[in-house]
Amino acid sequence: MTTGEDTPEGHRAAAPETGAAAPPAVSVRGLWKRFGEQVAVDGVDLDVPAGRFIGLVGPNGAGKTTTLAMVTGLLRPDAGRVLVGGHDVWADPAAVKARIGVLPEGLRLFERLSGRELLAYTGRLRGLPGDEVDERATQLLDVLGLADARHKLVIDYSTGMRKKIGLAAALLHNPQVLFLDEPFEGVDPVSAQTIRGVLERYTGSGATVVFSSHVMELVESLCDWVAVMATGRIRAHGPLAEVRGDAPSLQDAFLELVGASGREPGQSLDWLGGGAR
Ligand SMILES: Nc1ncnc2c1ncn2[C@@H]1O[C@H](COP(=O)(O)OP(=O)(O)OP(=O)(O)O)[C@@H](O)[C@H]1O
Repeated sequence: MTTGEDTPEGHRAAAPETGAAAPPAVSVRGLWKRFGEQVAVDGVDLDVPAGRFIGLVGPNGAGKTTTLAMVTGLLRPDAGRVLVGGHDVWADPAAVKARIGVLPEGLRLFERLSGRELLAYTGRLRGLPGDEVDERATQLLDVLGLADARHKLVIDYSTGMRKKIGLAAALLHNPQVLFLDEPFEGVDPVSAQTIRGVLERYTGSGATVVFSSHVMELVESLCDWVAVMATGRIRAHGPLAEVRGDAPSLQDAFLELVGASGREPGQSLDWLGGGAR
């Protein structure tokens, strides 16, 4: 329930999904964003339960990135509010930023630092003592398979290595909630398994991971709670099994929810048959 002292008046609590009386990790109300004529996020209300692996899924252009950017304080909403751990993202940004880690889409890193230097810099920005930063950075580089590349400049990192060093930077201060936009994009299966292990350990400690993805199999195997977004709105949310319902897979349930079930190209690509030439 969300009637703690930080909770604004009228901020209704969601029914706890776990049956436990824990406040949501993230609470979103009436979130709205428009770019010119395009309404990207059209009134999102969502309570994200704490200690879960949350998947935010939706087709291209659904509004996932815009929502995550507003929830993490990177983009100012036109309307609505977001609370993280009971703190308002826009009224109390320092309190929120101390509690979250973010791996945004199109992550920009300090390219001319080595991986090790990047973590040292991030740790000091986060106010961690130097020896603590050193210890955590060494462990993260090791676990994420970047130890041998620690002195290489980030500009020379591959896509997957960039994701991993970005993840290490986001985890360094041990946040309560971690937001990841497409964390597995460009990551090889071995690295994906490593990242997965790190994230499972992290949620096992009671922390919350919110990540966006198009890859339903991944969401299905990793997440225990999902929110499905389409055309700027949340179409369904809740424990994975509930959202999947009677559908054979999350992919089927997703196609049904976003109204794309059974969509075929029909006659429109009848010229496309290079193999039959
Ligand atoms: N800076 C911007 N300027 C104009 N339109 C934008 C901007 N950012 C997003 N949009 C539009 O808002 C809508 C939602 O985009 P968003 O990137 O949030 O979707 P998404 O669900 O993350 O998509 P994808 O899965 O393809 O990354 C799209 O129609 C997009 O074109």
